[in-house]
Amino acid sequence: MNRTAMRASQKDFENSMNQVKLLKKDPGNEVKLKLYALYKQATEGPCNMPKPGVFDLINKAKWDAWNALGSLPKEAARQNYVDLVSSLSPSLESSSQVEPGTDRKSTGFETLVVTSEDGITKIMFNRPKKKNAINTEMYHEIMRALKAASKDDSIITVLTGNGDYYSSGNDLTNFTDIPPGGVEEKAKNNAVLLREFVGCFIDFPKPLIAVVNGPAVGISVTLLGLFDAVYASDRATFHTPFSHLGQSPEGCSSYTFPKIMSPAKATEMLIFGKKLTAGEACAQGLVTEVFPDSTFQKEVWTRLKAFAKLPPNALRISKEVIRKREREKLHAVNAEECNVLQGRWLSDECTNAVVNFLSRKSKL
Ligand SMILES: CCCCC/C=C/CC(=O)SCCNC(=O)CCNC(=O)[C@H](O)C(C)(C)COP(=O)(O)OP(=O)(O)OC[C@H]1O[C@@H](n2cnc3c(N)ncnc32)[C@H](O)[C@@H]1OP(=O)(O)O
Repeated sequence: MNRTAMRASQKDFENSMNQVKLLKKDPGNEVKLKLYALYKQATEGPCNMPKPGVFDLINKAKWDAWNALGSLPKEAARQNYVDLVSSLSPSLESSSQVEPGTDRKSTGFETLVVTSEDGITKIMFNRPKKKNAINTEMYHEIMRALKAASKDDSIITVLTGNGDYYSSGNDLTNFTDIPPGGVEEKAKNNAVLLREFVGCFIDFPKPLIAVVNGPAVGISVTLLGLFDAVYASDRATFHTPFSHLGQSPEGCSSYTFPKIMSPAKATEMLIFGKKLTAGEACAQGLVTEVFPDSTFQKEVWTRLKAFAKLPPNALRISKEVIRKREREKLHAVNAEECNVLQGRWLSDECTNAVVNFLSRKSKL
């Protein structure tokens, strides 16, 4: 049996706990906190302990890590624990507990957990304490993971989030480290990065599925228009508050959303920042199907594993036939959106919104 099946069994979980004890290298405090939090969530469920006092540093850090997992289901926590342990112990991958060749973890990612198994490459956003906000490093790592997934022997590729959020979108601290060329250079660099990032989704050759485990904000929502299927927990919400942030749509949503959900519904989301429930997003065609949170992981992964058994060439070729007419158009839309955003990022409206969030004066 695979040590890290997509739905980890109790036995996988116990094996992973034992492996932690065998780690040759100290994984560091941050990882240890993550392991602690996932262990607690998997065994006891959401944190309902009283918050330790501010000077009780160690217990407060543990409490914060556990609490950050929100209402993540026990089953998902168990899976994430197993994934995390696997990513820490590549030397154990070849141990006798693993069927050779069935289970591969990609190491070398700071902000993601990338696993490949049963014909599925899973790219999991892994900054749960920051609600999986996408910082510069994560943009680069997602591109790297997608490029690797497009060439590996997996059949389908899945993006999902660790913790209670799918992703809170662009990390607003991305706007803070100003290079010597000043804010203009920063805006230009961000526009170049964004264009390349979105381009990877436009060009991705295999079926690309989003498993939206919780709320999604900003770019993590707009990109969904470039996926081939989107499965959502009924806990997920979909929010693109661009006007509130003094920004404008990206991820090709200015083109895909009006097509998917009608121009008026797209306007409500992209211009007026209306937040959709998973049910609403499904009714409007952005989400393929919604599942109760309690059975979400089980039902979705069962379905994905069945998809991954289909003939790979047929899947690729069908995707190509469906998408190829649009590709050139999508690249043009992407370029234009990035250009417009570059100007928006230099506006007072955007600067004020970012400063207000970073100085804790505002939240969505
Ligand atoms: C290369 C550049 C490309 C740019 C592409 C542009 C994309 C556009 C977008 O994506 S727009 C969307 C941007 N996102 C937001 O505006 C979300 C901001 N976050 C919030 O409003 C809230 O954090 C929340 C509603 C998502 C969650 O609120 P909650 O109260 O549940 O949790 P906290 O606020 O305490 O969050 C926990 C910690 O996470 C940090 N954090 C969350 N989201 C972001 C984010 N997007 N950017 C930066 N930091 C974020 C938050 O600050 C907390 O950190 P702390 O524990 O250190 O205080």
